[in-house]
Amino acid sequence: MANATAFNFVIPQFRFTPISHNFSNEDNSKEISMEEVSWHDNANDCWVVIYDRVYDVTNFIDEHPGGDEVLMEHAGRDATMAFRGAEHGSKALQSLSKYMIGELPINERLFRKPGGIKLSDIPE
Ligand code: HEM
Repeated sequence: MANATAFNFVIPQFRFTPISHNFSNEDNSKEISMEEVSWHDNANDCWVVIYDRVYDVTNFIDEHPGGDEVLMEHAGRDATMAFRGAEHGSKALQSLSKYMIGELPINERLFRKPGGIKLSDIPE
């Protein structure tokens, strides 16, 4: 019975290349899964995901002009729709970058895919 190695040797063009391993993060930031994000769900340790990027907003909760409650509602979760719904201005987008600690892995992203589908109004 031929195993995968023997098969590759006989027909090299059928060699299996895992597609997801060809991609790296756009800016070499740390890859953080939703599972990991979900552990940071309280006022002393609060991470949220916005447009596939992970933010540690622990030190921002008390400063947020929109209040601490709306942030805590999304602690450890995806806050993209709430963030978008609140119609934040450029100041909010600028402050986001201060808190970014990583990005979701490619297979967990909803908005940004390398060289692929992207909503036109996603902030860069
Ligand atoms: C890490 C994520 C967030 C950051 C950095 C952030 C930042 C800001 C900033 C700077 C403002 C002032 C207005 C502006 O410049 O746009 C603001 C206002 C506001 N934010 Fe956020 N925000 C975040 C997440 C959220 C979330 C998840 C919600 C949920 C609904 C929210 C709701 C609001 C609301 C309602 C206001 C308006 C407050 C007012 O004008 O009285 N924000 N936010």
